[in-house]
Amino acid sequence: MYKKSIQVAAAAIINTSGEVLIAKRPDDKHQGGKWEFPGGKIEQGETVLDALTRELHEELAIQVVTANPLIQITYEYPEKIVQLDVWQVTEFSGDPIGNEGQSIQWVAKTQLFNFQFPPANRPILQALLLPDYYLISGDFEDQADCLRRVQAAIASGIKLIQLRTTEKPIPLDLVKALADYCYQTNVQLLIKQSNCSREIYNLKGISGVHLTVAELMDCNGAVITQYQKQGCLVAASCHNAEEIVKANALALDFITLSPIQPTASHPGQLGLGWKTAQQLIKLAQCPVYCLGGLSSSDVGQARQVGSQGVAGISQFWPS
Ligand SMILES: Nc1nc2c([nH]c(=O)n2[C@H]2C[C@H](O)[C@@H](COP(=O)(O)OP(=O)(O)OP(=O)(O)O)O2)c(=O)[nH]1
Ligand SMILES: [Mg+2]
Repeated sequence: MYKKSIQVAAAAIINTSGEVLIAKRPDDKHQGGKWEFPGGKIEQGETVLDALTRELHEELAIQVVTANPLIQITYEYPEKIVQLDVWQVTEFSGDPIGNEGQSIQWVAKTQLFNFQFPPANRPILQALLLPDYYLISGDFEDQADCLRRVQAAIASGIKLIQLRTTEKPIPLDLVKALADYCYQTNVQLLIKQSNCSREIYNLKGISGVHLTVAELMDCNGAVITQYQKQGCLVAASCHNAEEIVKANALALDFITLSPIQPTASHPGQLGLGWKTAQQLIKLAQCPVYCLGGLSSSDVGQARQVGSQGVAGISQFWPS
């Protein structure tokens, strides 16, 4: 059956306290009564930014000053397909009002999950909550050395970490020490070993699991739902369209895409390059971190191509 597809520009408007503005959709509209990020349909001849500027003026009586792409989501509702192009508006003039009679509210990012949004919006909330950098742990001598390096990374501003060890089973004492520290410092720690004991994922300070590509391709939805019900983030490593399609089907919370550039750890392997990366990121229905041969200075470029930011080991793992 043919389904209508509409293109929508929407804004996560952020104030100087870091709160996000949400608005309630009128009861009689599609997804009525749910909260949304203000915006609306892109009209013929408009750029996304034109549409965003017009919609925010119509709906909230504000003028956009600075806006940057956040995430693009395509979602299939029973009645239509919606392509949401979501931008982050960090500067605007005027005081927002519900210009069409709608309720509006400023909400702390961490409180967004307490509001009911249309189902298409889940990845948008993740994109708002996830940081620009994703640190993947590198080599270390022993537990104390690993903890010291993680502490140094956190001191330098890292907020999201993947613990990747080759030791099997993963040393529980090490995990506990890191989890404790991450909990105290409000840092999200993911474990790359889904076959480790389930009790690990109940520890305070463990935020989720990062699946290898083999685990991703092998995995079924029930496993993912179980993790997510436990409050865990589920991430995975992807390298091509097929893997991204699988990550979409499983509704993962975020993925890495690699290698963007050739790396010393995979000699002879070509990088995807930014252009191919951009196409693959568009396919993904969750935030994507670019990985492979990148440094923190690439975060601007990474966001330009629609990704969440940059992931890395060698550039980020303290010596
Ligand atoms: N603005 C907005 N729309 C969303 C969000 N999430 C989501 O699924 N949608 C869907 C609901 C609608 O099907 C579509 C937006 O279309 P709309 O009809 O509200 O657009 P509009 O503001 O131009 O409304 P109108 O002038 O046609 O009345 O996108 C969101 O966070 N913000
Ligand atoms: Mg609207």
